[in-house]
Amino acid sequence: MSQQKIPVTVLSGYLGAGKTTILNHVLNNRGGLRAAVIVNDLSEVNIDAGLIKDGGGLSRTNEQLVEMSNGCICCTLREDLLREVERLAKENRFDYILIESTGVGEPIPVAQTFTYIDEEHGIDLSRFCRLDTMVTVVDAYRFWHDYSSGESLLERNQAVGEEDTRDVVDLLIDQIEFCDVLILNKTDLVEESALQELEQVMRKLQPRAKLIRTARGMIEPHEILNTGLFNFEEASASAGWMKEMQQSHHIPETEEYGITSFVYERIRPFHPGRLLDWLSDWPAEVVRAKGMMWLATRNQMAQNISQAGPSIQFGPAGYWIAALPEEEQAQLLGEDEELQKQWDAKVGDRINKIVFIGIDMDREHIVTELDACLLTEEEMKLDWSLFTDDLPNMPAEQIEMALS
Ligand SMILES: Nc1nc2c(ncn2[C@@H]2O[C@H](COP(=O)(O)OP(=O)(O)OP(=O)(O)O)[C@@H](O)[C@H]2O)c(=O)[nH]1
Repeated sequence: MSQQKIPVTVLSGYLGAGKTTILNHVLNNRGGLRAAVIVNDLSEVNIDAGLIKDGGGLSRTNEQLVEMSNGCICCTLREDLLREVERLAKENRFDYILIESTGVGEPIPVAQTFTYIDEEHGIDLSRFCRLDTMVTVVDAYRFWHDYSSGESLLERNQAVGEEDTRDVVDLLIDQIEFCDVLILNKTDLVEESALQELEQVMRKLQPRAKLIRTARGMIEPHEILNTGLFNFEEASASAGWMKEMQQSHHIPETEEYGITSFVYERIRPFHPGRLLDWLSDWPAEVVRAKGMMWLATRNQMAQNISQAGPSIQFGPAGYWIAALPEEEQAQLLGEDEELQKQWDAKVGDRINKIVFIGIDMDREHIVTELDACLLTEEEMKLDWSLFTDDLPNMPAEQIEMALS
């Protein structure tokens, strides 16, 4: 007899956003469906599990709460997650599995656990269950505070380990940019106009997800259970900046709150010194920027830029195709129509292409300033390798910016 695949919902969201509150509300209103719940806590004592036991009413014997503590299911406890989900699914007595991730967990590795066959342990979760909904909970009250804090998880004593150098804002943006349902919780603490603005910003950052407002986690369970919304490819390409990059998908502006986006595009390299000065004095009204840069001093390597709030990461992304041996170039070009269209006769795929999303951005000013960072006609004729280059040279290294 073939077994029905169990739908799995994963709740992500920064510490204190309201994941446990939402989970409890859903469990208390689940209308008799049988749930298996997995809660993950970084600390040794799984506080959330206690709260769910007390508040969620998971007392009946045909339901189950699995506690996973002392690690994170997106990294150190990934194998444990695989085994637990496999075990629960094989019991064949649950209508769905609900997972509460830690507040510092990344959603993509958790989603991958369900979509890829784990060769090492020989576990293929897609045989028993299907990832149904990736939910990200955002604390509407604390969002701007956390987004602009400039603090790292280490500084807040929330890091997974000493080597965890992530900024709070980078985690927030990763969680927002990869989800099917985005819950703006704690709306009781925020005024209507501020909420509307925040909603518009979320729409820009994550145009695909269903946006839901909640106060005290009160959500209709069907909004996050068995929705059928998850799709790995779509979720991976759902970030607002990606949609904006593909010009045909320009997201309509929401003039009311001054939330806009645009793409800066130039086929001329940046001067490393002037670019570093500009990056270090980043325009505060830009909420999110992402793209590729062409740096005169690194003519062979595309540079990646990713900014969220006060965090700017910059560094080599990989070789320009135009820098590869001709045979390889020809092969890649032959396979890719998009690439052929963009290909420049002189410089190939080298380009500066950056998406900016912001509130009350002065587009003209930003463009003028960036244009001034490009090589001048005179500089174009010089030996580019002689320019001083103090920009970070490791993948995704941080740039110190002046915080106004
Ligand atoms: N005012 C208000 N408080 C809320 C709301 N939702 C949750 N809270 C409170 O916020 C605090 C954190 O909520 P939790 O549900 O524990 O948040 P969490 O995301 O599970 O937190 P971690 O497990 O630490 O990541 C608790 O004190 C909740 O009672 C809300 O909508 N409004």
